[in-house]
Amino acid sequence: MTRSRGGTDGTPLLSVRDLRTRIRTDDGWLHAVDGVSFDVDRGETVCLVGESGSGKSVTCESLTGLVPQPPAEVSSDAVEFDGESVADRSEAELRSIRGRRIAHVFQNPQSALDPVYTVGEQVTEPIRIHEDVSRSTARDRAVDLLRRVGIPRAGERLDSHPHEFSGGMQQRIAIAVALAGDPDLLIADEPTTAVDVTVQARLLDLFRSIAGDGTSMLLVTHDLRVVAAVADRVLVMYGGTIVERGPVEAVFSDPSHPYTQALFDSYGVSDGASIAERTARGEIPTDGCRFRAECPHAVDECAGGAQPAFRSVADSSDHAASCVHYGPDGDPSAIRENATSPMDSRAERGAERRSTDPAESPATPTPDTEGERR
Ligand SMILES: Nc1ncnc2c1ncn2[C@@H]1O[C@H](COP(=O)(O)OP(=O)(O)OP(=O)(O)O)[C@@H](O)[C@H]1O
Ligand code: NI
Repeated sequence: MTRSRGGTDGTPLLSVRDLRTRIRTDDGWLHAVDGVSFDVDRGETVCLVGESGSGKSVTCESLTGLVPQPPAEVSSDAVEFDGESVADRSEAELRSIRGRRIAHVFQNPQSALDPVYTVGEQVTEPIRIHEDVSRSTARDRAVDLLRRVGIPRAGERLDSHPHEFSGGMQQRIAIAVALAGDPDLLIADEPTTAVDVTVQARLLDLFRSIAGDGTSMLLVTHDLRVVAAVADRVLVMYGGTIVERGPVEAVFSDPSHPYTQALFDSYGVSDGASIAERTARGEIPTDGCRFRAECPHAVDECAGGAQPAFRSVADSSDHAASCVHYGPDGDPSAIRENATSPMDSRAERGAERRSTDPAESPATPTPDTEGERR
């Protein structure tokens, strides 16, 4: 296969066009992912946000053949990774790509770690597959990596089994395993959900450092602090479709799709850290704008056909919403006046003020892990 794309010319590392995943259920086909398109550029961190059931996990799992087919059926116009199509690869080829070039981290570390093998064996294996190094070199690398993800006394603990670690430690070990093969793209699906607040803060710090190293990331999270801290761009999902996309500063300061506004509003009123509690009210339409049944601004044009075309909002060309009100005949002024930043609603609740630089802004203590980093 010819390679037309170099490493630094600004072309996307991952390019997804019209991804559709439907799942056969007792009640018929469920359109879990219904025409999703996005890019992840080299070195970029893209966060996928949206309420429970919106299709975030199925999107991630569909990219590298992790959704079981059947009951699912995955189709797309294109899924390209590093300039080559991965949409039509065999299961064996996908497994090889998954191990080496695209690594996944899931919410539940138990699913990633094998209880039978020691932590050292599990971190060392991808290193040895990836780089043809001796056992002792691979062990040294494993210790470095475990230190970097914040496992204290990593050298002494290589021969421990996963169950000897806390849940938060297991999640960090799972991230170390994912990073061990030096992937180009890390796909992390709610990696901070199953751990306590202190560990979340440490993981946040870790993800920032991974992003700083130039690893591309596609991150699913309910925690908007994580998004503010690590994202370059944000994709907002509802009902199997992306409804808004843009640079994190633009989407957070000027949420433009009525769903994004509703989602961000729900962030300020719960425990402040999660949008997981928001769920769709009632049946979600399967054509036109999926959000119209709940939308305070719905009009007749929102129904029928494909989802509304993406339109630039304000003057930023890469901040766009799939909403008829931003079209040539629309008038978004009534929508825009409702917009409040999720970071503003935190500020109102007495949390830390939002900084203009998202990398500086999270209301999260930064743990002192500097000494453990390499
Ligand atoms: N194996 C499956 N069989 C049937 N339905 C499924 C299956 N996997 C996912 N779904 C459905 O597909 C839809 C999208 O699910 P998905 O897990 O992608 O949501 P999500 O956005 O990741 O939600 P959460 O935030 O809760 O993780 C949901 O309605 C879900 O119930
Ligand atoms: Ni999910």
